[in-house]
Formats: sequence, structure tokens, C-alpha cells
Amino acid sequence: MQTLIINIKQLLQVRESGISKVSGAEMAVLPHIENAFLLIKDDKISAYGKMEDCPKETNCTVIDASGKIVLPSFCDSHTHIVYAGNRSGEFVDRINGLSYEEIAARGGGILNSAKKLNETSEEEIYEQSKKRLEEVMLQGTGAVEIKSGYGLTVEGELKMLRVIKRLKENYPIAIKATFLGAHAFPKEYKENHEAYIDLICNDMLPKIAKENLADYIDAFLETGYFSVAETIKIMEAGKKYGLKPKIHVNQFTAIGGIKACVNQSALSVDHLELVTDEDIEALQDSDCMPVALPSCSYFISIPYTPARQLLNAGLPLALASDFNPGTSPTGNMHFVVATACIKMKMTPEEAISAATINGAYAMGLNDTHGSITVGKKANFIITKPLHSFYEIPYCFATNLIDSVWVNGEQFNR
Ligand SMILES: N=CN[C@@H](CCC(=O)O)C(=O)O
Ligand SMILES: [Zn+2]
Repeated sequence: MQTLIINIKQLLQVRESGISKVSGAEMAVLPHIENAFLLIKDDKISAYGKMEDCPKETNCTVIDASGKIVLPSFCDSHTHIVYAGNRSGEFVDRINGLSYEEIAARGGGILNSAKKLNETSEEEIYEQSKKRLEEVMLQGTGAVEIKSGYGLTVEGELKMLRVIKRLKENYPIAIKATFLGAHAFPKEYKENHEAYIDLICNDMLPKIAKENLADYIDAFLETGYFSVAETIKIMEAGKKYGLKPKIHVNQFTAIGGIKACVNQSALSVDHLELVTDEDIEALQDSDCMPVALPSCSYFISIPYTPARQLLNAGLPLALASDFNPGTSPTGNMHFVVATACIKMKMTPEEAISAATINGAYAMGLNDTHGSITVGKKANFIITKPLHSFYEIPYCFATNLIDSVWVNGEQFNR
């Protein structure tokens, strides 16, 4: 099956050879073609270029994209889409003056979601989660990472990961699963961290590996959650089962976690609302991708990741949604890109690369996703008519999507 898209006003993120990521000053340039065509064969991109070089294909469906922009689908490398219920009550508590940390200290936060998840059937969690997955796909996400971490019991974590597996089986979008048993200490382990870490390493992990339920391992490395030493233990245990680390770190405090993650060859370090010179030094000359989550900063009113500082130091940066019930109850990557421009002073070029090719890298999908490259998956967004791609972040709350394409086919709910 062939589809030819013609008269594209701007075709964004065209990369002749499959680069893995873009860093520092490279991010200022977003390669694109004006008045372009894009040819899709089956599930892959088979050619692209200027309209004057457009092939005279007869055996294909032709779509006229006059006035519209085409860009690779968003690659959302950090989400918690699988959860039960919601935490709108805590949202109102925060409006009334409580902080995220105060709510967590009262037994709310992650433990609140864990209680709900353990009380909800696998079927019901699947039904709730698939609606969110469909929603983000319609908002232009074409590859996504999903974490466990609201089970915090052997059965609860397995239940979450089995739901992720079912989503992988039933949807065309690429999904990577991350085991986040180390998201918080359950109440009964508050005074006995060692026992919970033992449960993660010697009970949860072997069971997860046996069913092949996870691609990556994560932990919440933060004051009051998992210490640097505890996180190192978890990263080492995960790696024994072939799970590379992707770690929540530097959200509220900087305690030397980034260096530890880099030393453990983490694929990504995520959050980074606080960054020290030592953190930046640790990331330089490493393969670890820093990931910013601006909708979390927006929603719980905490600082934004200092993007300019990271880019000026020559580092790459990815953007992800952090879709979760506590700190970002949206997975809208258009909002994430716009917020990165408006609040973090990223340019549209930088933010789009951060949400596409660098997002793909942060979940190990850069060979197949994240750019318009011959041979990559035909995952892309066609926008409504726009004057230029600058209008993508500029129109921060307008639905600019005309259609989304996953593996060469238009996706509709
Ligand atoms: N910070 C840790 N984990 C999630 C939020 C978890 C929650 O509040 O449910 C995050 O990435 O923001
Ligand atoms: Zn998160």
C-alpha cells in the first residue's frame, strides 16, 4: 500500500541518515523542506523531497496537504499512563495551600494512587488506560514509554506491567515498558527500606523478567524517597535482567544522583528541575539523555528545568509529558512543546527536536522513530493550515492537528 502526500508547506525534521540525537547548538537547527512531498510504502517512509522531484506514482492514494505542515509524531519518553481513578481532590488541596510534599507526607500522592490501583481490577485499569493512550495518540504521540510504579506490591506491579503489555498488543503505536517498583516506600516499609528493596530485587524483578514485561528500570531518586545508594542497588539489580535505567532525579533536591545514574550507564535522567554544575559535568561526554517535563512544573508550580543552561553546556535535551494523576494529568505533547518555548525559553526548533528525535533516543527508539528518514516508521502529524512551524508553540492551546498517522495508516479512535 502506498500513500503520497503532496504540496506540504513545510516538512519538518528531515534527516537523511539516521542520527541518534541532537545536542547543544545543533538543536537550534530544524532541517526542513518547503513545498515538499512524502511517500509512504506500507508502514515506512520510502521517499521525500521537494515537490519538483515528486515521483509520478499512479498506484497510490494521494493526499493534498496544501498549506499544512508535516512533522514526525511526538516521541513521549516518560509517562505513567496506566493508573486507576484520579487525584483531583489533591489538586484542590494544592489550590487551598498544601504543597505536593505536604500531601505526600499525609499519605496522599503516590501512595494514594497505589491504594486505588491495588483496589481496581486489571480489566478496569486497562479500560481506563486505553482511553488515555487513544487520547494522546490523537494528540500526535507516535511512540510512548509507560511506567509501572503505582502497584508497590508484587501483584500490583505485575498487574500494571501486564496492562502495558496488553496496550502494546492492541495498539499500533510503539510502547516501551519501564518497571518503577521503586516509586515510593509503601507505609509498611517506611522504617525498613532494606526489606522493600529486597522485595523489588529478589521477588518483583525475577517475576517481571520471567514474563518479559519490562524494557527499562526506574526509581524516584529524591530526598524522602530513594537515596543515591538505594537507587544504585536498584539500577544494578535491573541491569542483571537486561533493564537499562531511566531515573526520576533532581525534581525537588540535588543530591548527587545524576552522577550516580551516569556511572550506571542510565539511558536517561528525568525531571532535573534543579541542576548543579556538578550534574552538568557528569552529563557531559556521556550517552545519558536529560529529559525535561514542563507540564509537571506547570501543574505543581515548581521550577522549570533550566534548558538554556543545559544546551549552552553542549548537552542534548528531550521533552516528555510525564502524564500521571499527580503532577501532570495530561499527555498533550503540543502543550509540552509550547510550554518549553514559553517558560523554558527553548526555540521552536529546539523544542520540536527535543520532543521527536531526542525523545526517541530517550526510549531506545531512535532507529525507527523521531525523524522523517527513509526506512523509518511512517509516524507523522499533518497539521491544519499554518503559515510556519513557529505557530505550533505559538498557538499553545489550539488543536492544530488535522490528522495523525501511525505506521503508514491514519489513526482514528
Ligand atoms: N516524581 C515522581 N513521580 C511522578 C509523580 C507521581 C505522582 O505524584 O503520582 C512524576 O514524575 O512527577
Ligand atoms: Zn514521572
